[in-house]
Amino acid sequence: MNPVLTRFSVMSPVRLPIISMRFIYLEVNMALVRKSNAICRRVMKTLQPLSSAVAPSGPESSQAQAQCGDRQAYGWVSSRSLHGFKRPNLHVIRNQLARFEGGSVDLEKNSDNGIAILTLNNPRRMNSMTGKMMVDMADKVSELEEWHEGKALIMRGADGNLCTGGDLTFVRKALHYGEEMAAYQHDTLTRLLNLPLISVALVQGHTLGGGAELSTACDFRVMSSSAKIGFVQIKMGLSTAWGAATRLTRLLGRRKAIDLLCSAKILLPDAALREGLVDYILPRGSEDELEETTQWLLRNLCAYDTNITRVVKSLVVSAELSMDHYQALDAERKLFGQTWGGPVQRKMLEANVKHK
Ligand SMILES: C[C@@H](C(=O)O)C(=O)SCCNC(=O)CCNC(=O)[C@H](O)C(C)(C)COP(=O)(O)OP(=O)(O)OC[C@H]1O[C@@H](n2cnc3c(N)ncnc32)[C@H](O)[C@@H]1OP(=O)(O)O
Repeated sequence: MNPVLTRFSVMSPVRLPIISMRFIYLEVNMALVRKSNAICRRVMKTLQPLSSAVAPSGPESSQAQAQCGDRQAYGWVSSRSLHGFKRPNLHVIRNQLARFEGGSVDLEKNSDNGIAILTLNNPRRMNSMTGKMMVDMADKVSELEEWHEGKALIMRGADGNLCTGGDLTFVRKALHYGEEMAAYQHDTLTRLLNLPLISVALVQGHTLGGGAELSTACDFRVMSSSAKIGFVQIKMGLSTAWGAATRLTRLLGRRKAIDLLCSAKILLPDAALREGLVDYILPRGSEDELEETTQWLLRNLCAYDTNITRVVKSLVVSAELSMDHYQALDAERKLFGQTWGGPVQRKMLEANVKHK
């Protein structure tokens, strides 16, 4: 049983209306972080047989290490020595990734409208991600986890492209470090997806490979009428590095996920909308697509009370993570019980709102 829910269930009904909404969503978020860590651990466990297949132990292991002289040249901790991998040490991986300089990931939080903008900034290389950018992104997600006034997040790339995946200069130097990079990105992107903020990826220009993967770590995708999106990894001899197979299957179901991942097709906006991969196409000729996306968010998803919006988002995450219909309904009922009769509902009842 979720400790948050146990705690709520023993409270006297008389005290419930005076519990602050902030307390509720903080508690829910903490429980979700614990849960997402548990999920990451499960993912790592699944990876293990694959790791041991490529990581010989015993006499072969020293031979394998010797073949990897270039690892030492880059000062890497040997990938294979991390292959115990039950609990990847994200701190060690972080230090290794940070050595691959280039670009940045920047965050602006607007407390007036409650919307934060996360910008991938490596425009000379179409915002493809270096190791340093991965570390930056993890830090910005941590900052957002502490931003209690926020309602929503837009992820975008600088200068008209969202992202074209891994920065190939970085990729070429990090070929021995795939599982570690994936573990790091899985942690960051799971935390991003589970933020109590409604998240939107602004799909512009080329959104390819890992860039398309990043877009699936948001709740919604808004697409520029001139953009292209495609999971081209299979063409590069890769499966998805940053968790998109898992997220895409949840998002679109098995058939469409297999189709997009195995065909490597690059979709134009109409096709992406038809497939259900994107949610809205920006009007052709928009002068400021970021502003259009902000307005779309404010109009459609951010019109109501910040705390309740955050609680609702957390509930949806909890429902998805628990994957147990009854447990999800239990959480929904108990948290609903806290909003019912609370200050916001009372205010709205007094205002006698008509939903015309
Ligand atoms: C992590 C992994 C995964 O998810 O599993 C992946 O992401 S695998 C997927 C990795 N991504 C890719 O393979 C994308 C490779 N790039 C491309 O296909 C192409 O660049 C397009 C994105 C279609 C754009 O072609 P277009 O002809 O319009 O422009 P361009 O090729 O001149 O690109 C402009 C500049 O951006 C650079 N550039 C673009 N994408 C890059 C990338 N991922 N890494 C490093 N540099 C990149 C180009 O080299 C070029 O730099 P210069 O002007 O200096 O030459």
